[in-house]
Amino acid sequence: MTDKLRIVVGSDDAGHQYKEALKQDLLGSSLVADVTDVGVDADGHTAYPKVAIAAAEMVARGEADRALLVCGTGLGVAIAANKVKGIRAVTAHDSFSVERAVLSNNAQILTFGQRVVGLELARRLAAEWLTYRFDETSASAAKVQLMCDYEDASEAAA
Ligand SMILES: O=C(CO)[C@H](O)COP(=O)(O)O
Repeated sequence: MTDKLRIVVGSDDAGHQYKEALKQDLLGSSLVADVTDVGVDADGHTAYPKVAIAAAEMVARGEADRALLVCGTGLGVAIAANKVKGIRAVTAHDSFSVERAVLSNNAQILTFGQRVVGLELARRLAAEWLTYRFDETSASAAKVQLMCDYEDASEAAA
C-alpha cells in the first residue's frame, strides 16, 4: 500500500451521527495520516452545500487527499462538492461502486446518505475506499482527463 491519506470529513445535521462514527474509524486506521473535520458539530445546522464546498476546496487546494461527506441522501453533498473546480465527488453505497469511484473515476470525494445506507455498511465501505489508489497509467486515466479538459475549456471560455 502507498502513502497514507489526509482526509476531510463533513456532514450536515442529517449526517452527523455517521460522520462522527466514520471519523473515529478513520482516526484509527493505519491508512490515514490525518483527519480534518469541517463540521457540523452535534448541534450544528450548517446547510450541506457549505460544508461540502468547504471540504472540496480543501481537496482542490491540495490540503487534503480525499473527503468523506455525509448528508441525508449523500446526493446534496456530492452535487455541491462537484461545483468546486477539479473535484470529482460520488455517492456510492455498494462495494463495487466505491472501488470504481477511485479506480475508474479518480474521485477524491465519497459521499454517503445516513438515511439510505446502514451504518455498518457505510463503515465497511469507507474502510475499503481507503485501500484504493488511482493508477495514472491505467486506461481510465485518459477518460478522466476528458472531464478535466472540458472543465478547463469551459473556464477559459467564460
Ligand atoms: O440529504 C440532504 C441533501 O441531499 C440533506 O441532508 C437534507 O436536505 P433537505 O431534504 O433539503 O432537508
